[in-house]
Amino acid sequence: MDVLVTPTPKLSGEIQALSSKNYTTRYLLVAALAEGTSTIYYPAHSEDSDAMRRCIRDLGAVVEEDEEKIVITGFGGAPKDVKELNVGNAGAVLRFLMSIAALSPEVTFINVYPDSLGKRPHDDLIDALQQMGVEVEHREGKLPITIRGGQAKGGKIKVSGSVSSQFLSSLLFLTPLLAEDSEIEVLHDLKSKVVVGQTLEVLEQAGIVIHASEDLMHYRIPGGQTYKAQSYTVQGDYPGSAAVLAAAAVTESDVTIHRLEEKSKQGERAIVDVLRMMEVPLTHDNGVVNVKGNGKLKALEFDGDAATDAVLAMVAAAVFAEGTSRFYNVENLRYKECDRITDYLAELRKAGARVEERQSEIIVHGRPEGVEGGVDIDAHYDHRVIMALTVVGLRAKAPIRIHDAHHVAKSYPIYFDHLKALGANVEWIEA
Ligand SMILES: O=C(O)C1=C[C@@H](OP(=O)(O)O)[C@@H](O)[C@H](O)C1
Ligand SMILES: C=C(OP(=O)(O)O)C(=O)O
Repeated sequence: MDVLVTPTPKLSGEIQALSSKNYTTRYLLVAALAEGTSTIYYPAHSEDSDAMRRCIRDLGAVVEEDEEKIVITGFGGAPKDVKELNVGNAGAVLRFLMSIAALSPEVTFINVYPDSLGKRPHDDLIDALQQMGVEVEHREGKLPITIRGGQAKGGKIKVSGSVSSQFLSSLLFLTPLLAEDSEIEVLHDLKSKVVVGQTLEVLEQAGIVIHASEDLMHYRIPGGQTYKAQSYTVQGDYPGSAAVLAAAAVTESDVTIHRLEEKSKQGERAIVDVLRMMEVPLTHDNGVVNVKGNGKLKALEFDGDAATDAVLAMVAAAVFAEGTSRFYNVENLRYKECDRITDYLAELRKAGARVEERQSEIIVHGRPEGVEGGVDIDAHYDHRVIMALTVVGLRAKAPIRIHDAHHVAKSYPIYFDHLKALGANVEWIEA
């Protein structure tokens, strides 16, 4: 399905933020690794969270759900013996479960998105698992991947953090279950470091003890631990909400989003500070963000690594800012659902944006007068490209058509419903 985005000068109304994808995948996993029954209130409903739900069920967790919650009886440290797992297009789900698969004799992760997840590298995690005595069969670090575990051992483990934080998070979920104590040393730079804070927070809630150095580069993990069954409540999602806030920032607007905690560990809450620095009128109190956009924005420079999943939305806002913006330290955007630098900028350019790329930077020469639009956009299988290009389309001079916009469901299936509720002119059309 495609979406036609027709220029919309004004947005107004209130929405509830959807539930956090990153917390939902983590809570589902720690509930599955516990031996008793856990309850997760307000879980996210999206393709990625569905992928985790499906896989933990395949691995032996009992999952029951109603409108408001999911109740999970876990399999503890002993997953059911399965041959294959299908993680859809979800990078975090694949990487977290690659370690958990080391508790099973043999599991193959199949390749159902060859042009998206199928192109992403997992070598650094494969290397760490091999250090632990796990046999891994792979195609140059990519899917399909077969893990032969059963004899995974703790001890000293080194993992590179220069491509993704998900490899480290993955090892942090597995090592407490091993008989031996473990020590993890992160090599090189740790990208998306703030997301590791979410992993540590969830592990602590699940009763797991991890001794982390202040810089998050060294860990001591006692072995022989068990995950406790608990009740969890999922907070609102900043990465998805960042796109809606960017849409409000580039239009004349009065838009309110509820359920966005000021003190959240989600780095993407920086969208609020970034829009403030761009001089967008907004308030953020008691978990409620209100943007009263006047269409005027100022350029800024920003270290995007702290807010990796909100950078595309920030760039979309910068397309209409006065001056030149620079988003630096964002090289790992190249290893996501698509190359979020080269592929994303190619689509922005089609719509009329003036953008330049460096290996680890996005430079945006703002066009406050608006962009031409009137073009067809390729989604590159990427929900965040779809959301960000929609923001640009709302302030273009002619409609844009986003092809395969249904991939927005990876994280935010009701994105277009939410935008419509705020008055945006967005329509699904048959491809
Ligand atoms: O751990 C997680 O849940 C995630 C980590 C981040 O990936 P990287 O560490 O690869 O940047 C982020 O982009 C992704 O959406 C979710
Ligand atoms: C990169 C993302 O997810 P993942 O790495 O889990 O596929 C994302 O949600 O933007």
